[in-house]
Amino acid sequence: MLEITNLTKIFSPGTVNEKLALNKVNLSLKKGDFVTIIGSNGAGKSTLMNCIAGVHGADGGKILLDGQDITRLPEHRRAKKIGRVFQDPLKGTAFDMTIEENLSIAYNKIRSRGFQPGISKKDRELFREKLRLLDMGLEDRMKEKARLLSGGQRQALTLFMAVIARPKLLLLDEHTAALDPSAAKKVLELTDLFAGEDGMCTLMITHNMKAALEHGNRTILMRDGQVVMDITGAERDAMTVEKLIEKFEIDNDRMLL
Ligand SMILES: Nc1ncnc2c1ncn2[C@@H]1O[C@H](COP(=O)(O)OP(=O)(O)OP(=O)(O)O)[C@@H](O)[C@H]1O
Repeated sequence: MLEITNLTKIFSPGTVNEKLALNKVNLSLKKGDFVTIIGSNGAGKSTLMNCIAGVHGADGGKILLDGQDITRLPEHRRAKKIGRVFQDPLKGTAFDMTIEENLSIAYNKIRSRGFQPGISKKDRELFREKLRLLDMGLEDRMKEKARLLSGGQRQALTLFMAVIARPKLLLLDEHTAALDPSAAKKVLELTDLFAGEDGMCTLMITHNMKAALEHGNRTILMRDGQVVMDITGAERDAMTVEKLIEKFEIDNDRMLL
């Protein structure tokens, strides 16, 4: 589903600030894979996501998504196939639009007709039915502005908006890091619920190593722009945070959160 080969990204090439952020990264995801990504600050995790999403152009290598070479596609042309949720709950939803308007914009991404003014009764019913899954009472608040929602509710809505258009790939960049523990737990539960739907692949960056081992089916560790660990199955089941710290000499306090 996602095939990354020798992906390389160099920031500020030829200057004193030159930084090799991705050093020939190889990563292959099967349909339905849910991969958690850990690594210390500056390891290249966000750069990897930004290169996949098209925020940054690659300086080398290739990215294939769902059989299509997207390496040189502009960001907006990848958006149909890629859903994203960032750390900041304020980033994913339009502040002054209602919950249903936000959902409508996200949903219209998959329609060839593009943005439709107004929301049909059928769509509204679908949104209500789906919002019920979030178990936050949002199905009864669809005409309220998104700005009235708590951080956790907004992030749940953002996650929902990212998957409603049925992307092939979902990119989560520390999407629970800014939430209080109970909201983070809820959003992670929803992530588990949505990940793998219709064979969608999920990549989730987290600094919480415990969460990295508990969610998804595979964990990778990045260091200096490379994937230095890639575990799944029994090997991952047997892995603990303590073993990870010992084996990879992880000394970054932020990763122990
Ligand atoms: N737009 C940019 N311009 C220049 N350098 C950048 C840019 N974005 C990232 N870098 C550098 O590339 C390296 C990788 O950064 P990246 O943000 O991918 O790390 P990360 O693993 O996501 O770290 P963190 O956990 O701190 O978010 C870092 O040295 C960073 O300073």
